[in-house]
Amino acid sequence: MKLSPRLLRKALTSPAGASLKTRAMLLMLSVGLSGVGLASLIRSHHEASLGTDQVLGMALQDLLLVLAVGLVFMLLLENALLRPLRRLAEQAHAFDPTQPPPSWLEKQDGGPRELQQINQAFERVQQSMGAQLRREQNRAEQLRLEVEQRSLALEQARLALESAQRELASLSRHDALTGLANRREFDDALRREFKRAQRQQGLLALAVLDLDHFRAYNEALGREAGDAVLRQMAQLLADRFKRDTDLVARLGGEEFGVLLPGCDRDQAQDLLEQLREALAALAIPHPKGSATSPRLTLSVGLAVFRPAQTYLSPQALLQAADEALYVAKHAGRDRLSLAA
Ligand SMILES: Nc1nc2c(ncn2[C@@H]2O[C@H](COP(=O)(O)OP(=O)(O)OP(=O)(O)O)[C@@H](O)[C@H]2O)c(=O)[nH]1
Repeated sequence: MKLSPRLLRKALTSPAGASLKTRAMLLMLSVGLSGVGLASLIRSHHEASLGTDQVLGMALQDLLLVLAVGLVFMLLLENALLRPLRRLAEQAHAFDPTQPPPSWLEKQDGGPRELQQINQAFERVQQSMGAQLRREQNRAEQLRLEVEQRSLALEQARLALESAQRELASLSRHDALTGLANRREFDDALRREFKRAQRQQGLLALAVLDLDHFRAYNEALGREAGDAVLRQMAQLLADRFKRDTDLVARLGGEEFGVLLPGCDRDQAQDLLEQLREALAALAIPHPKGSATSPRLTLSVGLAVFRPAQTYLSPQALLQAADEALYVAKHAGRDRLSLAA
């Protein structure tokens, strides 16, 4: 019976994964075998007269008895402890604090005190973890809403910024009073179109328009009336020069510029004369206008870049139109003058 100490050691130090049942069986087996061995030894010492066969027979009886007792013990152990423990282990494995306590936990009232204690511990853990989890869930929901609100505010700020940038870009290229392109936009377009006309040996008409005696108009009727006239003039221009490539700008004060790519001298002259007529048709009274024309009038200087008459630079073309305007003013105003 040298096996029993080894079995006993194995039962006590069996691998961590071994079940309680295995451990109990190994323990019982080793204790039983040790008992049987010890009983046989004592018997053979005390009853030296007994033969080996008798000792072995008695040992076999002891062994059968130990096995029978062990079996009954195992059955009792299985029912009273191992099965509930197994169930407990399974449920502990599947334990979820967010869910209501499993029904078997509630049914442990009549069970052993230890299981009831485990049951109560489970309930406490479940309650405290459940409460904590709910707090965390609420907090997470609050954070989610906060993030949503901030994202919304951010998006609104982004849209406002974009709109402000658009407005700024527009303001930087448009005249605030009339909504027409401003001097900067006009200069850029002039450079661009001049190069194109040069490259393609094309046409580019440039006109500078100036309201006559506008200072006097302002002085007589006030600056607001002057502003209204400037807006009227801008509208007339915008209505008349509508092609995609046309550009109408307010160059400053009561001076406007018109850029007509692809337009020859006669076409440009016709269009500008029509414009002067349209202004005349509005018959805007000018209390201090010329004696012959008591209405608001317009002088125009026109220069046209064309293969037969090229200019060296955009500035040269603009200067030619300016000079033509000067000539128109000095010739008595209310007229169009062509650059030489
Ligand atoms: N109402 C108004 N007046 C402006 C604005 N900008 C410039 N002016 C006025 O336009 C007038 C331009 O006067 P001048 O340059 O002497 O020209 P003018 O009186 O029209 O004389 P001619 O061009 O020679 O016919 C000035 O009195 C400026 O104050 C504006 O935005 N609104």
